[in-house]
Amino acid sequence: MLKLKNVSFGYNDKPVLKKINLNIAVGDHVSLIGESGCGKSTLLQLIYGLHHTDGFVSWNGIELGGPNHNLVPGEDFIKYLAQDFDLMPPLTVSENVGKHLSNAYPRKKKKRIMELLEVVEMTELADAKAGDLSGGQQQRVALARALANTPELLLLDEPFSHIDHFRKNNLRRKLFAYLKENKITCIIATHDSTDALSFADKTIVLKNGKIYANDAPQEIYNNPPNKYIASLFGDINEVMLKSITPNETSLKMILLYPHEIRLDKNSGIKVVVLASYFKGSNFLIKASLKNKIIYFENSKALMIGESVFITVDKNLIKSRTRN
Ligand SMILES: Nc1ncnc2c1ncn2[C@@H]1O[C@H](COP(=O)(O)OP(=O)(O)OP(=O)(O)O)[C@@H](O)[C@H]1O
Repeated sequence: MLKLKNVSFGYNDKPVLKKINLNIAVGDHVSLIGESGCGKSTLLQLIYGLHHTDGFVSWNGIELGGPNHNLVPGEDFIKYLAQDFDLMPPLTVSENVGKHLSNAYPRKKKKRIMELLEVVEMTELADAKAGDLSGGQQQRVALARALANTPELLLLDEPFSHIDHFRKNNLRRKLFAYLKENKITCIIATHDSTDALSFADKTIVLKNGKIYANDAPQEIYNNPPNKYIASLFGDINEVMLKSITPNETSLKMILLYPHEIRLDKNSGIKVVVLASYFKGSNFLIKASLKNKIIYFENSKALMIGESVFITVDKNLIKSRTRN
């Protein structure tokens, strides 16, 4: 288990992480999300051992000392993949991936390199020079290199940021399946809601250097405790309950994702269309609800200025307004 107790850290007295307490079970995949600058990268770096803290960090009972205790930061059983890939440009893809692998058994080493290149779909470029690769290809090589010695704990900082959508989806499925098979615990700092929701056992939300939420992704997405958290997953509406519920008088606010609002000509809740944005599978409609902007999804574009009626499922309203 990864344990953090009272972990605080700041750059030049500017506090970034504030009394973080955290347990992560072996084999779990955790997505770390939060607005830019909230401390995600700093937290990964601190776990890896690049920053000193007066708090306590341990992995499976072994205390991780940090730079005041280790001359060379990091432990063999942890790998940290930073946002810059740190490859050796004159070396080939294979040489980069195998850089930290033992040379004692060359055939075994070659087999391992090819296995890793298969995971990141880079087999065809095994002999290309790293310096000649695109950003996305370099990122995939760096991922393979991070996996080479089968770390127990893998810390990934925005690992797919340079990779195109088509490849990213395939790569994510392959990578996270590989990590599960090999019981590799993984923390991934990300801005991508697919990483945060689809491939994580737990999602941790950071805000101003503190843990703001820590739960199963479905729980956090379906019952977002506040607008900050909900907005990390995409567009979100915060509307007054009475403005979307007939006969309701409460001034309570409710958070609604655009796909949770639909047209219903009998609802009595009128909105005026301001814009329609094509999103591929449907349209995002921007509309005015009692002079407040509201976003909802619809299968077709709607005309600007058109009046339409919207509704929200009663059970959803009940569950969102439980507290
Ligand atoms: N080396 C540094 N020296 C001084 N301040 C730093 C340093 N690195 C980061 N910071 C500051 O610490 C805060 C947290 O930065 P960090 O990179 O951890 O955030 P983040 O959540 O990973 O951001 P992003 O999502 O943009 O990558 C920011 O205010 C940043 O400006």
